[in-house]
Amino acid sequence: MNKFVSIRRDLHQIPELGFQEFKTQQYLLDYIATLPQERLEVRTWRTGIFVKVHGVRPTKMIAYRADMDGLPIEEETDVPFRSRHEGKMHACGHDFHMSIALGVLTHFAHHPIRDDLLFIFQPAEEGPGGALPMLHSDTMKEWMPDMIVALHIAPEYPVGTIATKEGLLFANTSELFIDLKGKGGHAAFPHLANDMVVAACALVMQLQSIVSRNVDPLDSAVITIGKLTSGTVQNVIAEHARLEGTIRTLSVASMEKVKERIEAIVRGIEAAYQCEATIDYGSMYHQVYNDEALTAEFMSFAEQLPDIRVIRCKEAMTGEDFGYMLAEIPGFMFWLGVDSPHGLHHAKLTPDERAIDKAIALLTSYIAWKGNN
Ligand SMILES: CC(=O)N[C@@H](CCC[C@H](N)C(=O)O)C(=O)O
Repeated sequence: MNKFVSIRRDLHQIPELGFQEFKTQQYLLDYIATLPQERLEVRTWRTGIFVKVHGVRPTKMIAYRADMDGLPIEEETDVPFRSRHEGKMHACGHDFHMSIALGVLTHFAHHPIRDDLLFIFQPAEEGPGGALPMLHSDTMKEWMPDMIVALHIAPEYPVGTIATKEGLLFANTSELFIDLKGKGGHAAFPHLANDMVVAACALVMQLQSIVSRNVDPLDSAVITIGKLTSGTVQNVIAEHARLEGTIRTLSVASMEKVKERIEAIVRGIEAAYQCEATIDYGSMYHQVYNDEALTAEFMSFAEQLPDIRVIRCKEAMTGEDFGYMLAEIPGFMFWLGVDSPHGLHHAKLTPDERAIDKAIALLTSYIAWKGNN
């Protein structure tokens, strides 16, 4: 079996949540230690890793970023290398992202080029966000790249296809946590309590009106409540409810407007259901905005490769803290086709591993060209 497919399978079995990627970090460090070390300089940052590959006569530094964390999802595939960590899964392809990064790093550890390269293995992309603090780390102050690239697997595209666009690619995001506190009681005496199951259900429904009634139909926004918890047992009125969700918008102005409307609706729920509410926005991610010139140049480069098909896609409401890096460093992100019947964040995601070699070959040839020109 191809070495980087085998690495992907190893990593797939040990998914860890944000800033807990201890085994993943050790696995990557152990592999990096097997490479020729003459030109490598390795530093750790929390559970992340920086690897600088010193160029022969550097004129600039090109960075490549791979995220490392898994999701709190119980895997439902029947692959022999499925997750060994109960309730956790690489359901967003970060196992692919890391093995591809190792493939490209391996090439350049053996084949030096003119420019410096920086490989960034970044923790906590799914939350609470590793890109921003890593960007502000002492190492990145010292090793500030001149350009940066990352990819994300795309289950909806066939293997051999990549998709991207100049400018806005991914949305602004904000997590959303709302706690409701009322008065619990006996199920038989609702008039003596303030039922937070009923309040939470009303709130979920009212939140839907923000996108349909308050956001310009020609703009785009998403409010998804992915988790709703409340109550203890079937015959007790719940005193507490918690909504956990995410907000996505294509502009910073829309994000502010959506948050204003959420706050107004929550105040209304407090009054109507006689409860107290708190709102916490958790982590927020900057939109992913691709540098126009570098993206167009990369697309033209990839179009000339015989086994790569390039699609100019639309922007997506996904979020990525790589957006913070792109806000300070010119570069781009692109989708890598992996042809899975089940999508990102699905317990049955099964990306086609043939995409790993395609991505390594594409990135290696692009970085070699860019790093010698
Ligand atoms: C590519 C992808 O799926 N990214 C995640 C990023 C999550 C950000 C944060 N935890 C949130 O939910 O807002 C996504 O869900 O888009």
